Amino acid sequence: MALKDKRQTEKNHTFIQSLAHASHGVARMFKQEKNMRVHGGLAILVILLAIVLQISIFEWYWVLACIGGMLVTETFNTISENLVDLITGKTYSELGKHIKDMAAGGVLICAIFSAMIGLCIFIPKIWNLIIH
Ligand SMILES: Nc1ncnc2c1ncn2[C@@H]1O[C@H](COP(=O)(O)OP(=O)(O)OP(=O)(O)O)[C@@H](O)[C@H]1O
Repeated sequence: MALKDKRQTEKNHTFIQSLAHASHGVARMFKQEKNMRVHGGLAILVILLAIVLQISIFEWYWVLACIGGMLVTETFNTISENLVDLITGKTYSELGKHIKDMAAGGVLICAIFSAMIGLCIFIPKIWNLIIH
């Protein structure tokens, strides 16, 4: 069965088993990573704001793409951190530092572009609400 054998090292046998392990990975990330919980919380706030401001279907595409981009880049950041810790055993490594810093940089780049897209979508609508 999916997660019963916690010491499984062979390939998953069924799609359900793959899905169960993937879901476990997502749950683990939210439990382990504070930043992932922050991104999740911000995603919920943005979705609520989008509903309240009744953004267009085209704008929803961009908002959902940004949310997905943020969660995926944070996922790869977490994977990089875990891999570096696994390999270095938490001893200092110049290459380990570069890998962790670059992975975090990827999240930062995605966050900057997501924020710019968010501002382009939401600021005009909020401005309209203020002046009308
Ligand atoms: N083994 C290591 N060797 C060298 N530098 C390291 C090592 N582990 C961590 N660092 C440095 O410490 C920083 C913080 O590492 P840590 O694994 O705690 O990430 P974090 O605080 O979870 O990062 P983020 O805020 O991106 O989630 C890294 O960005 C890196 O500069």
